[in-house]
Amino acid sequence: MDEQQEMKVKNPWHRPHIFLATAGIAAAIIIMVAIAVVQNKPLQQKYKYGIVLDAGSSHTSVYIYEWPAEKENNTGMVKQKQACSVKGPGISSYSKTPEKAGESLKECMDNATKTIPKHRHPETPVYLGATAGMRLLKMENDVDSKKVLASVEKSLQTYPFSYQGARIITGQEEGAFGWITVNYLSENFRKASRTVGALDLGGASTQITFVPGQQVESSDNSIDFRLYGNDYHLYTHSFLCYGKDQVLKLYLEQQIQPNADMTDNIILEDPCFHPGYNIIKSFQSVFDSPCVKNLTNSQKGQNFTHRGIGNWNKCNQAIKEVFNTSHCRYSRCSFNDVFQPPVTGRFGAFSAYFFVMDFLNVTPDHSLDEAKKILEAYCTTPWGTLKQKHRKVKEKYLAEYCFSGTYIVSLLEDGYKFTTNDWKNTEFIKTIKNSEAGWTLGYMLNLTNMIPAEAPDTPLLPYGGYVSLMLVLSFLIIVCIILGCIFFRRPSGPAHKEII
Ligand SMILES: O=P(O)(O)OP(=O)(O)OP(=O)(O)OC[C@H]1O[C@@H](n2cnc3c(O)ncnc32)[C@H](O)[C@@H]1O
Ligand SMILES: [Ca+2]
Repeated sequence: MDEQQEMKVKNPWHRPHIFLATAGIAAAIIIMVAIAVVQNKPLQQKYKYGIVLDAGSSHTSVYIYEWPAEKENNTGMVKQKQACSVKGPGISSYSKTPEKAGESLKECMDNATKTIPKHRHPETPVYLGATAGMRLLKMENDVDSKKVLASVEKSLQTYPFSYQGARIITGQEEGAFGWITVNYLSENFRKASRTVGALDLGGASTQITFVPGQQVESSDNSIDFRLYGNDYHLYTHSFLCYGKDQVLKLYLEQQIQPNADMTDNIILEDPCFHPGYNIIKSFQSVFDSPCVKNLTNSQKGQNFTHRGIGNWNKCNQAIKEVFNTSHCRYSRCSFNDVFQPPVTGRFGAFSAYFFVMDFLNVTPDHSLDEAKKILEAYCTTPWGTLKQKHRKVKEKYLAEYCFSGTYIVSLLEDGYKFTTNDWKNTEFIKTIKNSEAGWTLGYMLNLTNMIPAEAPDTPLLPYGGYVSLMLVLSFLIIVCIILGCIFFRRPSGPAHKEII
């Protein structure tokens, strides 16, 4: 036998049946993998939508959420698609012209109509939740608050969505749903990891919510959830009048009281406002709220001069007085006779916590003492210098950052009893994975039952892992076949000779 013939015998690929068998097996495996890929491939994503209106005391925002239609119950799937800020003040400011409350929503709702695909409109739920501004209006004038709610309801019902109601949510709901939002977006439920507490500072109220290390002594502050197979016992409290706008009124009232009955020009020398700040304000404009005592008749038409002196230490001392710590009927309290267990774990602080600390450039790297130093420097800066430096910032915000920043530090330290270590565990946040931190997402997830009480069965392998495993196995099988053919078709010396 010549050399070429011998090569043919030794090389298994020159045996057609081996070649065909191998090619057949390889083709079968490729087809299997292809079928697996096609069968398991997520269908082209179809989205569903939900709309929540956050009717806050200072403004209204319209949030559009979206999630893949096939995966409603997979936690972590709902994302914010769009946020629209309604022009003008919060709906409670329309108490004397309620029809304008509904009208104010038009621009953002028209936007939502354009953003959400038409065929999804009828199944898209719309919820409106009003917070502390409307709570205060209800306390002041129940009829007016009903008129405002009727007005926004009428406006929302004109849209092609599935209207689900407009209501004033409770402080507990506001706190608990803020906590759900933050932990849902951080995927803490799905991963069963430690949860983070939620701190929300609005214009009229402020909320604190966390999983406490001890029993909650007052039923008002306790709320339970079963989410994704785990039980959560939360502590939550909402302090009405302790949002940053209303607490400023409380503070100014305390500052002004010694002079309150004077009929001549009253000058308020304020350590929380900048040197050079000198503005005439009416009593009516500052004290028009159920959070402060009724104005006397003589005060109603009167003005006072609000004069800044920029003294951070005095400001800090004066702010502490808005927290009443003289009485506590429980084993421990935050302030105003409200039970609070010791804070524990990490916290996400959003809304005005973020706006204020972001402006002041206070980052998570700053210690509590460093944050106080930053505030001290800001508070003592002359008003004229600040206005020059921050021409684009709204003057009202600019003037109030010293007060608001000092209040935030005091609320955490003197109010909630945060230690320097708890401060280190606190992050000022606006968004998590591009969705805003706030109560709205948690509210919608709860009302649409989108976080199941029990964890759904999960596939042993995720899709990507399954495909990779199939490919590796196919490759190994092919290699084994080829090696097998080569090995079994190459007999050793003498036997080989015999065959020839
Ligand atoms: O929760 P409630 O109490 O109903 O109030 P809200 O929902 O209207 O309150 P926000 O969180 O929207 O805002 C909190 C406060 O921060 C103010 N604010 C908004 N943007 C700000 C910014 O950029 N700098 C400083 N303050 C800001 C706003 O006027 C409020 O007084
Ligand atoms: Ca709010």
